[in-house]
Amino acid sequence: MIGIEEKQLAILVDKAINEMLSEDQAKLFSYTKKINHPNIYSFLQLAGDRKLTRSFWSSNSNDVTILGAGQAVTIQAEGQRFRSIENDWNELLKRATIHNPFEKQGTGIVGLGGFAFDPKKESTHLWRNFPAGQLTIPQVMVTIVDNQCYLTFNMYLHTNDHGFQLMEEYKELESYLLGESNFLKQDINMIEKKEVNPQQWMHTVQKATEEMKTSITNKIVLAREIRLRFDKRADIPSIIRKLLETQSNSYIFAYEIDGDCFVGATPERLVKVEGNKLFSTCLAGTAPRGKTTKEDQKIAEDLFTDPKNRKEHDYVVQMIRKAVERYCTNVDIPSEPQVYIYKTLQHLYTPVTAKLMNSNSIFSIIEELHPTPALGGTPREESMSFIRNNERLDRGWYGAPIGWLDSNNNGEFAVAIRSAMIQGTEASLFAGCGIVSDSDPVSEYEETNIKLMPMLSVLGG
Ligand SMILES: C=C(O[C@H]1C=CC=C(C(=O)O)[C@@H]1O)C(=O)O
Ligand SMILES: [Mg+2]
Repeated sequence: MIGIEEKQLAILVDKAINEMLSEDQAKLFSYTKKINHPNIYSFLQLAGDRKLTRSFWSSNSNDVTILGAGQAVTIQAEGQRFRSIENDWNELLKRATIHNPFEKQGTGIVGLGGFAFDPKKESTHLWRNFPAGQLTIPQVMVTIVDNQCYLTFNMYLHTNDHGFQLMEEYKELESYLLGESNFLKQDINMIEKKEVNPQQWMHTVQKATEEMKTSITNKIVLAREIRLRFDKRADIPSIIRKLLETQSNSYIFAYEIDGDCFVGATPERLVKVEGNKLFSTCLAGTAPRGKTTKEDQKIAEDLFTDPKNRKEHDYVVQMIRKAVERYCTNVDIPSEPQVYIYKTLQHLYTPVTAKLMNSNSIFSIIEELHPTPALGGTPREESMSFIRNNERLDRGWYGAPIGWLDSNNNGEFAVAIRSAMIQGTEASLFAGCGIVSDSDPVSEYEETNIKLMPMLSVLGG
């Protein structure tokens, strides 16, 4: 049985259906209300039990958390992935009916998704379910923003739908997802860990340094993979919980397609847009943590003054500045980086703020920024071509933009590093390093090891 509120909503749904012009012009109906905080892990677990596709996002400062269950609509792209998704997104919004009195970022119609690092690179079996770009508008979405909790449901309406019937189905789903589950954090045991060709990877690092001595290429980011096997299926809500508990100052994300889940805890923001305010981050240059505060400080000082790490970092700053200046005014970038301390490592970090010029979408910025020299290299074309031809890895969505946007010009995309593709009882973890002409293959290999730690530690490693 549905209540008064749902009856009124059913009338609004019917009204939206009656406004539709033709049968092949389905449209989105979206409704947002305030709710009490649900147990986010139960929500994800219950969604998984019903085989509803799950998506999860939590920003590095915890200011926005978004949980998605099911797919009201999924937009997919190959080839020109940013443009293609942007066009479909805009088309969808043009025809949508949105009831969202709150106008809080991340509420109402929100697309969550990501992109492939390099669609020109041939895709392998590992990433078979992940297209060059995908955005999901969940059926049911919970947003926690400014300590308030909102629930949005999205329906994709067709001319032969009936408001009351849809509302009854929806009501059942809502009660189910917000109901009690016996969520218990599950641990898994790793029974196999295999590094994919580490010797060969170091050899490729060496080759990249030689390439830089004889070409215009200054920096090339090279990544590698490790494969894990567990004693049972990895439980996604438990992994998310462990990442939230252990990886502060990181974006925690999970995105599921056909049972495969790409999950991670990345420190790196690509771009955040809040109305006309734009934020980006230059993050490159890495050192380990010390065992004591004093040791931490010494390592941080060395990182700050180390020419090799500063060079790695400066290429990123130069490129992001150029990209942001094309689309923004009031670009503010400090002249020197800071050292930012994370749980297992330290990075050189430079924040970027700017004012977005009118009519520039988050997609244009993403397209301009991706890949920054923190993941590709410099110059872009030359380094990408080196990676495509020499890196023995299908990066898939690793190293690429992942995040969300809403219908009110808000959105945030992080760079999907410190991440893993989880497939049942198996996982692939990825980590890369910015290689410059004076890089040492063994030190870079060790750097990838500390970058793998956050994901390894929550996966029983
Ligand atoms: C490519 C990765 O990190 C990038 C981001 C920060 C620091 C980096 C570095 O110092 O090499 C990398 O450019 C990764 O973690 O897989
Ligand atoms: Mg580095």
